[in-house]
Amino acid sequence: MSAAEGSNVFSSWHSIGIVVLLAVLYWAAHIVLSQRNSAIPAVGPQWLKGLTVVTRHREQLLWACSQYPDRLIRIPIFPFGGAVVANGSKLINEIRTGPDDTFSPKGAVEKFIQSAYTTGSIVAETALHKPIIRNQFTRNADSVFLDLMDEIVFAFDNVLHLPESQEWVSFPALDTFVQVLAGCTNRVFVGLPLCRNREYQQIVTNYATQVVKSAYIINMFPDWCHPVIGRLVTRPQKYVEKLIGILGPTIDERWKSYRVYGKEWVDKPDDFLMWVMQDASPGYLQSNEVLVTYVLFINFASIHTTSMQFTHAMYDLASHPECVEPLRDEARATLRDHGWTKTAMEQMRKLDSFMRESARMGPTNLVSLPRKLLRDWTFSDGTMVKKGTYMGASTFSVHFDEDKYANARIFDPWRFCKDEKSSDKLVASSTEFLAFGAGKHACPGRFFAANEMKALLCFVLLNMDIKLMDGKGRPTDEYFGNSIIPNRSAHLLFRRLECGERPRMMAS
Ligand code: HEM
Repeated sequence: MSAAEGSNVFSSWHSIGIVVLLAVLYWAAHIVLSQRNSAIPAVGPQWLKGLTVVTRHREQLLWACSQYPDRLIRIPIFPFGGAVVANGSKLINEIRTGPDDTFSPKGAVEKFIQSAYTTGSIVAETALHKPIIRNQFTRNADSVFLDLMDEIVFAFDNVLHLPESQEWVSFPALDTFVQVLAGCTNRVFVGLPLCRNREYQQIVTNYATQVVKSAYIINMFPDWCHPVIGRLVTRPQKYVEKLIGILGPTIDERWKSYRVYGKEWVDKPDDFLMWVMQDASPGYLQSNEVLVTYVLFINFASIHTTSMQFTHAMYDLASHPECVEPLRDEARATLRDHGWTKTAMEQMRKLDSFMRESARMGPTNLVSLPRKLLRDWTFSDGTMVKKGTYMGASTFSVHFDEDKYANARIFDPWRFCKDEKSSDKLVASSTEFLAFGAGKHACPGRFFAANEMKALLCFVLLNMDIKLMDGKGRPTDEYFGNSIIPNRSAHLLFRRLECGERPRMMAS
């Protein structure tokens, strides 16, 4: 290395060092200031100890909640800074039922993903996707499920290629399931053949990862830096343009047919893209730019959440091999009566209980019900929280509450199928189960996601054996700010079953 190159490297490391130092100082000041003069107990009297909550995660959050039962607690959880977390059903319920003009989910999401710079604000402002997920996904649930099932078979065959010889093959679990889910989920978002286009799949999955990573970098800096940092670290337009290149011809074709046949269009596609095209008002909202932005956004909301939750379940299944045969027996019996249908997925109580228990022990977020307070608010215990504060509910302290769940720290796969309570179903959200949030903003995609994950798990159970790598226990979860990520580098072993049971109505 020449002297000039050496000094360049040195000066760029020097600049990075200064930027990191400034970011750390900013965080320290921010946390200290947000803790001062507050009646809300703060975890960790000094900012440094407080910051360790970000890295020591679950146990510290649980410790904090055990120290302050039924209180609001201030926790410096990234990226919300000194976030106020409600501990106990009563306070969580106040957030759950609080008015939107005060407890704003939109405000929290804007901060979390820095939407102004990462995704753009058009989706947040027009929000066409929410009624579509609530209405069209529900109305078309049976046909959506058949498409999904068809794609699950194709995606697993295509991604895993398990040998006929029944040897064990090892796969990086999370990456593999992201790939499988990118195909299956997009069958419902954009249909065939695009959902199988590898370049398309890569764009939508990379976009989601990029949004999260860029938002983290932006959030490390004070708000006044965001316009500069935001433009430096994000390139949403790059993804939009690439996707227009792939999706544009399909959209143009669809417009042509739609304009010719209108409601009489017999084989009109039934997928998310078509539903947005129909619901968008004429003009800019019907442009290719906005339509592909919606496709990117729906992928962002669904692919990583579902693959993380599904990977948690697969790690649990591999670590509890005693659950395999009871789940297989239930699946065989139910599918014999109902075929590979949505109804069958809803009938399997053991499978539902297993998935809910897995989501209870391994949710995807430390703090659920994320909200930004748009005005000062006094809670029923008299505590006043200031406008601008980010709030939420501590998922683990609810999920590990011994009053609600006996032996809460033990994985009990059949915990939720011991009696017939409908409130114990995987999709039932409440102040006792926060994996999908709760209240009117509880995840609208959870019905779809639950059926998708159950169908995937059934397909695995009836066509493959799985196990952990030899000598390894359940891979440990990773914590990244508010996210609980199933171990990203762990592998699972798969082996083809000699007499696998392929879904009968499959076209491919
Ligand atoms: C296992 C997979 C999933 C998990 C764990 C999950 C989790 C969540 C959580 C915790 C929330 C916040 C709820 C709240 O603020 O109270 C949420 C909101 C949301 N989710 Fe999901 N989600 C999943 C799958 C999906 C899918 C597949 C879609 C789309 C098809 C989707 C679309 C949305 C949307 C649009 C919102 C915002 C709702 C609102 O603000 O009213 N999610 N999700």
